[in-house]
Amino acid sequence: MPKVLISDKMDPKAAQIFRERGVEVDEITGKTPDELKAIIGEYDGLAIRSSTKVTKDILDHATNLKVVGRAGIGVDNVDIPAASSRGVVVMNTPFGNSITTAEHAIALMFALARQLPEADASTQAGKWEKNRFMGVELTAKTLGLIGAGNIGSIVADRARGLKMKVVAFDPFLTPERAVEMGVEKVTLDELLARADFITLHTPLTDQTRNILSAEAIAKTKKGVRIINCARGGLIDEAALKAALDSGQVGGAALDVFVEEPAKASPLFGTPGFISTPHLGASTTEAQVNVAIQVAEQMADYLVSGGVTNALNVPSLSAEEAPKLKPYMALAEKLGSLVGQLTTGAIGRISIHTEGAAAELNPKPITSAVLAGFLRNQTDTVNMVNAPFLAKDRGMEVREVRTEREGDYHTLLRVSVKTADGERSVAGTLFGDQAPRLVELFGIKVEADLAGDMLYVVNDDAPGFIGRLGTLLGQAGVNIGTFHLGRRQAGGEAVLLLSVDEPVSADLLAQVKALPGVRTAMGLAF
Ligand SMILES: NC(=O)c1ccc[n+]([C@@H]2O[C@H](COP(=O)([O-])OP(=O)(O)OC[C@H]3O[C@@H](n4cnc5c(N)ncnc54)[C@H](O)[C@@H]3O)[C@@H](O)[C@H]2O)c1
Ligand SMILES: O=C(O)CC[C@@H](O)C(=O)O
Repeated sequence: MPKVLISDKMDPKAAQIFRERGVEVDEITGKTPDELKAIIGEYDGLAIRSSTKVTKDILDHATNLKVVGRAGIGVDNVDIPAASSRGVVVMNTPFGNSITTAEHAIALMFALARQLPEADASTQAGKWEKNRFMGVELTAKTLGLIGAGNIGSIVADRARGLKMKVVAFDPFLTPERAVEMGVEKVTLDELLARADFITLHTPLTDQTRNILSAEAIAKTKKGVRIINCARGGLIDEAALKAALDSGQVGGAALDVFVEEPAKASPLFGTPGFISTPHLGASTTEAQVNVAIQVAEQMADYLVSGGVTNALNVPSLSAEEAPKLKPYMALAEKLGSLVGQLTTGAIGRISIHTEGAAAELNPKPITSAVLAGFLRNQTDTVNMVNAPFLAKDRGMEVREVRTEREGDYHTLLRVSVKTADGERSVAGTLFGDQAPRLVELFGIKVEADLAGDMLYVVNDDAPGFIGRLGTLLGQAGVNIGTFHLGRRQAGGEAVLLLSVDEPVSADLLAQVKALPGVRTAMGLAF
């Protein structure tokens, strides 16, 4: 039974779903990195929010880990390249807390417009400073949206409901989508010049870090109010402090900080500054949503191989998974066969699906071929890291689909381009389930690729099979299955034998010494 650790505070629905889906679950929160390292080796899955930092060091100790699930959107607390290279799937829940976070941005916009936190503190201090707290209306004001994705578009919708004009800067926003959202797509400079309120909804990337820098803030309307419910680091905090002090910025509300937890900041206590401790996603509804989603996604993956919302591997629905499973087994075997039979650098690998296979999602099939192929070179490869490893090794990966059926109702062909030219193997599924090799380097040969095998290429001549059988028998090697193919009578022939134990180097040398043998090698599947 797969075992999952929930290492951050999460709605109890997550643990309940894991148990219902046949996944054992421990909830252990608040561990230090060293404490987590000591226990992580026991788990197949790790469910987190933002507190647990899934570093390379943690992943190096996570010897059984198959999946990290983030109950939320941002995955900046997960070292995704390190997870990919260890073959760990990283998934998030991209929509579960979007409405809640958008509402938090709107709440902070109202709080800034009417100075609610200061007014509250002053009133409760018995001051009744009615004249101190003059606010501004939102109606007819311009809201500048930086980032118009899931959360940004909900904020835009709510702001339009408040009768605000919304201008958006997002290089990836299409004109059609801008029209659909009812926003005006503008450049960053135009937004800075026109907005009365600015709200940020982008991820933190090299392009967005300090997108509100001192220089950008200097281009804003005097008295602009700024909200950040996305990620710390999008605003230069020192520049913001200076702009609040000078009055260039009339108010700022931050839910997120460069350093979190933000226990001290020059911004704290600055008039017009409001802060919340990364509460954007903190509503009962959002936490239930993300807990349910993350548990369902992780359980799907651990129990049936379904992949949803993964950031480092193609999606595969739980319905698709059983259909693809036999193809992935076939793909891995064909990849492994080609990997074992080819030597030297591979410039290109092509994965060709034909007939029924061409109707399937090709990505998981490709990953399985690459995993099988590369297993010969490294034993840390799996479906997740195989495409990355192939890229690292400079392999070009091609996918070709032919919907029309050929000799077989469904066929998968793997071809590699080596210094000696293009070589390919092909396989099918018998009864839509059982993987079967049907062609090896242009020779028709039917074989089940399983266990230890002996591969022999020889001159097709009478008596050869008898001599080989005698040799194996004398060496005490039992033959399980025997598959034979030839290019033409008297030409090159191929033998694939399944044997009950690996063929020793000594026996292999004797096979190679038999008259007519061109090559021989032991294979393992
Ligand atoms: N405060 C919280 O608790 C909380 C909760 C949820 C999400 N978030 C954060 O909110 C942010 C937005 O989340 P989302 O779900 O809307 O993400 P999203 O991916 O749907 O949208 C992000 C948008 O940013 C745009 N973008 C990317 N680079 C840009 C650039 N250089 N300039 C302008 N726009 C750019 C993208 O095109 C996209 O439209 C993320 O950083 C997420 O981690 C915070
Ligand atoms: O889990 C949280 O409380 C914050 C989540 C938020 O930052 C996110 O990116 O989804």
